[in-house]
This record gives sequence, C-alpha cells and structure tokens, in this order.
Amino acid sequence: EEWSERGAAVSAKQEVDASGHTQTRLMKKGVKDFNFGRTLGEGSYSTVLAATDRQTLKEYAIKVLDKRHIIKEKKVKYVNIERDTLNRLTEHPGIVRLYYTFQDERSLYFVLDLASGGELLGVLKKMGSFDVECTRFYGAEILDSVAYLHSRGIIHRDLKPENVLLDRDMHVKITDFGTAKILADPQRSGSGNHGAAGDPIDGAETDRAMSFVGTAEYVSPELLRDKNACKASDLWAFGCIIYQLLAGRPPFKAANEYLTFQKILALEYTFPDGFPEVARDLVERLLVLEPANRLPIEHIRNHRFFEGVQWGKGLWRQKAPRLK
Ligand SMILES: Nc1ncnc2c1ncn2[C@@H]1O[C@H](COP(=O)(O)OP(=O)(O)OP(=O)(O)O)[C@@H](O)[C@H]1O
Ligand SMILES: O=C(O)C[C@H](Cc1nc2cc(Cl)cc(Cl)c2[nH]1)c1ccc(Cl)cc1
Repeated sequence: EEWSERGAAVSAKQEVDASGHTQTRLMKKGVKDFNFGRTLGEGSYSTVLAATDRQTLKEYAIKVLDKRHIIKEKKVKYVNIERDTLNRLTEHPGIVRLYYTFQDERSLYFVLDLASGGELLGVLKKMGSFDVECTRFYGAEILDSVAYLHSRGIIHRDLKPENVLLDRDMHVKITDFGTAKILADPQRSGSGNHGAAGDPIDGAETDRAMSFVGTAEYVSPELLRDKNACKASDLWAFGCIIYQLLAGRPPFKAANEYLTFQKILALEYTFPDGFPEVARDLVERLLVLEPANRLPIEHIRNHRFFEGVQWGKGLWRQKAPRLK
C-alpha cells in the first residue's frame, strides 16, 4: 500500500519471503519512478519539469536543483527552508503542495503540485488589468492562502503576482517558499517586528533575515527601514497586488530599485482615474507605513470590497471567473 509522511514520502511494499513471513520493504521515491516531460520554467538555481508518476500516472511539477550550483551559490539554507516550510503547509488548496523530496548524486528534487495555468503575472500582462469581479476572486483566494500561512507560523516575505501560480482550473497556488520565515511561535508577531531581536527560528534565520529583501516593488517599509519582516509585511504586499490587478501596474515603480524604495518609504503613490472607490479604500488601509496600523486579515475579509465572497471551502469549489 502507499502511504506518505510529509516530505520524506515512503511507500511500503508487503512481500512474503521464502519462509512464508510477510516482509515490509520501505522505498523512497526516486527519479526512476517518474517520466519527465517538458520544461515548465527555469529559476536562478532550478529547472521545473512536468513529470508523471509511472505507477499512478499522476502529473506533477518537479523542481530540480543542481547540488554543485546550490553549494557554490551558498543556497543550501534556502533549499532546506523551502523544504521545511512546504512540509508544514500540507492542507490548503491555495498553497503548492510538496509530495516528495529526494536526491541523486547530482541533483535535488522537489515533487510539487502541477500548476498548469502559469503565473498570475502572465495572465495579468495578457489582460492589461482585471475587472473588480476577477480582482475580488483572485484577491480572496490569495488572502485565504495567506491567512493559512500565518496560522501555520509562516511569513511568505516575497508575495507577488509571479509567485501566485494558477492550476488547470485557474485557481490560485502560491509558491516560492525558499525565502519564507518560519516563526518559532506561530501565535506571535502579527505586526510586531522581530528578526535579530525577535524570535528567529535559528541563528541562520537571523543573518538570512538580515540579508534577505524581497522584490523591490512589493517590499514593505519595515523591511527597508529595520530589515525585519512580520506577518503584516505580507499584507503590505497583498495591498500592492490588489492595486496592480486593477491598475495593471504596481503602486510603487520607479526607474531603479533605489528610487522605488524611496517611493515606498515616502508612501508616494497615486490611484489612476477610474480606480474603483471601494478598492481604493481597501488599498489605502493596507498601504500604511506602520505595520500595526494595517487592516488585519479578519477585517480585510469583512471589507466592502469582498462583499458577497463566500470564504472557506465554498471559495475554492466555485468556478474561477472568466478573465475578461
Ligand atoms: N508547481 C509548479 N507548476 C508549474 N510551474 C511551476 C511550478 N513551480 C514553478 N513553476 C515555474 O517554473 C519557473 C521556475 O520556478 P522556480 O520556483 O524554480 O524559480 P523562481 O522562483 O521562479 O526563480 P528564482 O529562483 O530566480 O526566484 C517559474 O517561472 C514558475 O512559473
Ligand atoms: O531528502 C531529504 O528530504 C533531505 C535532503 C536534505 C539535503 N541534502 C542536501 C544535499 C545538498 Cl548537496 C544540498 C542540499 Cl540543500 C541538501 N539538502 C533534501 C533532499 C532534497 C531536497 Cl529538494 C531538499 C532536502
């Protein structure tokens, strides 16, 4: 029979030996259990391939990392953070699920949910911008997923439309957890800053937090100011995403990263003509310099912008709105 513990997936094979005793052999999945298909994309340290499990014919995305490259680029910590984080995130439809990890002499392998709809960024670029109905649907699924991350003591720290993938039914699958922060105490640090002095999960986490900054356009002011991220940092990024879906561009974008950072710290952004009022009110309550003053998730769910959204399972069962 097949059972898989999180992360180290093992399958047990019952066999009767010569003396009639039942023996159980444990086998970890490996490269030979899969037929590899087309390349889905490339990262700085990774290649993602479509693959099919030869026994179950189930389709996956397998992220392959070259060991030498990982070691040379000092990314071992990130890879193990990604694995440990994904292993804690097992039960939410909006998070890319990790089924197995394994390695061979040359590479490391993450066996993940296949998100065949591509990146939300790609769809947004094709559309130019989303209408309120589509923004409401994708905003709600992203928010529901972030609420789950936070409940599991995880801060994503690099939320952006590139990291919001879409499955074959055009539902959200959030990915890219190599730069996430695992909180030692999941209940704390809603908006309280922590990092060096806070409750890092380990020493490595502190120096990593000190070195890690997300993607310029979505970086929160607290991360720029005191190099500390908190759960509210993900809500800043969420505000940027809602703005971008409706406006077709992020709120803070300048000729280079330094100028973008200046705009963020000065809260220098404007709404384009025609930006929907109800969405403007929500964005203004999220793009707030002080993390503690940002709208908390429960209040975002009840905001007029999300009026009519069925939160919980219903959200994930309904058909995704046709992108028009
Ligand atoms: N589960 C998945 N299903 C389908 N496509 C995926 C999946 N995960 C990643 N991809 C695609 O593969 C590409 C590489 O993803 P990967 O996470 O390896 O690197 P990245 O995070 O995009 O790049 P970097 O490491 O530079 O940040 C991305 O463009 C992404 O769209
Ligand atoms: O089998 C497991 O789950 C644990 C290993 C731990 C691990 N072994 C490694 C070897 C190298 Cl060379 C680099 C990294 Cl980051 C390594 N991480 C592992 C294997 C694959 C992946 Cl994707 C992550 C971690």
